[in-house]
Amino acid sequence: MSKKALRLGTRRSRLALAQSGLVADAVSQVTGRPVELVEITTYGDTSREHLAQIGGTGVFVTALRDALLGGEVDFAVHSLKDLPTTQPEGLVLAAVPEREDPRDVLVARDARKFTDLPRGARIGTGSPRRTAQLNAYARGHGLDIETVPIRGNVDTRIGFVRDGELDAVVLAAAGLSRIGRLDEVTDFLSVDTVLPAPGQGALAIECAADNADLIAALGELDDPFTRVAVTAERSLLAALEAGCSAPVGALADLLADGQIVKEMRLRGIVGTTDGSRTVQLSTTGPVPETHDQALMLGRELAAEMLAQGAAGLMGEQAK
Ligand SMILES: NCc1[nH]cc(CCC(=O)O)c1CC(=O)O
Repeated sequence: MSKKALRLGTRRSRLALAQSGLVADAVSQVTGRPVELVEITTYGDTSREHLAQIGGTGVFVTALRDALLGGEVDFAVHSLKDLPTTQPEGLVLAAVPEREDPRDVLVARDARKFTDLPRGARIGTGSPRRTAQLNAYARGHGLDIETVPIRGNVDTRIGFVRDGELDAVVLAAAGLSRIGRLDEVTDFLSVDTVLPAPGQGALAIECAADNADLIAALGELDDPFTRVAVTAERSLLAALEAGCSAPVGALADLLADGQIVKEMRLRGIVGTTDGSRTVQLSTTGPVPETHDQALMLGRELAAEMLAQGAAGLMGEQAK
């Protein structure tokens, strides 16, 4: 391959630039080519409307994908959880690097943990998935909380706690880690309390499907287990026919005996945003060896969740 710079299309948010910077360095390493960042503004960055109102799925990625398809950039880095589950024609996920901590975290005033927030605490999140699970936990454990819809970038969200408008906000550990603000975290929420979004904590490196040399080079950054896990999680999401702003949590993890990986477990949850009803199931089996097996695992769990009324719960979100 030539030594010409590769063009990496990125959003301008601090998180996107941090993620793109990390991947740019790694891509330079494996290709021996410089990587130049090309900033692209997406509708999701400029709109002040609530995410659910501007269509949810994919608002952050469309402009990046248009730039890829138009040949303006060579590859793009996305937060995998923001990607719609259908892969557009002409583009491929060339790599899914090793996932960071998938958990959600709390940034609360007075260094509070979730379970010792004051009565009536106002917790900000723009995510129906987080809202549903926080409220479900609160109902089940006699906590008195109020979830408040917010949006904005990480700095804006943390600002709501700093200026006293909210008692806490919920964010992804991986995002805070990538922008060097993990020290703001006051509580790491167990995945038994809040199951993360499908793909949370993982990045996706996307490029044009006809760029075989680049696909091969980027493939060196792929982590096969992360790829299998997020494939199963996203297959569950797709089979539940839910977009990225839908209240679906999913996480696949390895069950190991010492160093020996035994099985993979896939967990899924959907619920009404008030937390009054949830369907939560898990399945454990051999680690999928192919993409199709990973897809199957997600589909099977989704079918069981649908049989237990999952669709009805999601339907209520549409109102
Ligand atoms: N929805 C925005 C978004 N997309 C990815 C991340 C964090 C990084 C990740 O999950 O990989 C965030 C912020 C957040 O949820 O706190």
